[in-house]
Amino acid sequence: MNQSIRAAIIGATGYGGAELIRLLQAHPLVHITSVISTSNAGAPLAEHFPHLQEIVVDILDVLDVELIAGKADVVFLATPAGVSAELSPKLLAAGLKVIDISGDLRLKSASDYEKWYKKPAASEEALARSIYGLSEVFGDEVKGSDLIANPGCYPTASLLGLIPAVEAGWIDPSTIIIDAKSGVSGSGRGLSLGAHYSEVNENFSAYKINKHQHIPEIEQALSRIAGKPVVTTFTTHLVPMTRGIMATMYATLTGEHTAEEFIEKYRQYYEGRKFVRIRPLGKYPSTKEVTGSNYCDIGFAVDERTKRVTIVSVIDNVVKGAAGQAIQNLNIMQGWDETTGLLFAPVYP
Ligand SMILES: NC(=O)C1=CN([C@@H]2O[C@H](COP(=O)(O)OP(=O)(O)OC[C@H]3O[C@@H](n4cnc5c(N)ncnc54)[C@H](OP(=O)(O)O)[C@@H]3O)[C@@H](O)[C@H]2O)C=CC1
Ligand SMILES: CC(=O)N[C@@H](CCC(=O)OP(=O)(O)O)C(=O)O
Repeated sequence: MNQSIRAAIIGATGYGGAELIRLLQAHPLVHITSVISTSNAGAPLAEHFPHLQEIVVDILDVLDVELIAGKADVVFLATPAGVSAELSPKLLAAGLKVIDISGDLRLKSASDYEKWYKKPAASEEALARSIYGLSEVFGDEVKGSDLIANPGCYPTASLLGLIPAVEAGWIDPSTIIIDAKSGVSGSGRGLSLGAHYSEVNENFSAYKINKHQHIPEIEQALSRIAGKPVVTTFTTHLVPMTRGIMATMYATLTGEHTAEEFIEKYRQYYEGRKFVRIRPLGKYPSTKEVTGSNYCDIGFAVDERTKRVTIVSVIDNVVKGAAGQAIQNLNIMQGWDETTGLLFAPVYP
């Protein structure tokens, strides 16, 4: 059924919100009816984002659940941690479908959320109801759901690169190390010392070592696939670029698998899923090769000396890591082709 629907975006003055607007305005089955701001309601969106001038409904709406329910069928939340935990139950009660790109509804354990996010968790009911929307892996659960916890940017790149090998039992999950790097847009539009030009430019730094909020999210999904608890070493780095994530991952092989076999296994696993592209032998993706797109590109190397596989996975953090995957999940929820409105090539150079 290809009936079009109306969408509202909360957090429209942030990077995730702006990217949702950019992508949804070109979606053939979605009509943006409300762009919402808590701090600038009544002002033109173009005051914040001149690049969106004359592209969508321009005046920012107040955040009012009844108002949204009167205008929209689905709501995207591109808001900081803590907002969706409070707001999602109210939006659902008003009959709206909810797609949350924050981390509020991803962890099934409320105590894990409180430990890693240092905020009160969403209700047990909301946590139980939300579906973890890693589209290519849990798409069957997304279908027909009305509450999606869109995966984090780092977990999307990492999990798409690891899950087929873990599911096949080809790597020992207890040996996984994820070395991840992100562009600065991953930290949002708000000003902070760490995102300051002179702090980031010509610099490369590690942050939140062993404390990153995406660690329990990655472990939750890997444990589910492995059928036993999995813990990982996960280190994030800030790179002087605007968009992009690269996760370089290492794990010990359980048997004698070659890089060619990994390539074949992953091609089979992602068969028919257009947004995961597996590179040929000896070729490794770079972030620019997915910039502005919903693709996740993955390459493999096997070291016969160390008996370890290296998996390189790249995404655009704002697209496949946020707005793009959120729209892919909307497509799946609605029973539309998952690529609807998203099948455009990366921007290069
Ligand atoms: N940037 C990225 O690459 C990714 C981000 N995410 C997650 O998506 C969410 C949004 O990220 P991003 O767009 O980068 O962040 P930004 O800081 O760029 O934007 C967040 C927006 O949320 C709005 N907001 C702030 N407080 C509230 C509130 N109490 N109620 C409603 N809205 C509020 C603000 O708009 P206003 O003041 O106008 O209301 C602001 O523009 C975050 O949870 C982030 O962790 C997930 C994956 C990737
Ligand atoms: C570069 C950078 O700072 N990135 C952010 C990604 C934040 C994010 O996406 O947070 P949630 O998924 O938890 O909502 C970080 O590392 O915290």
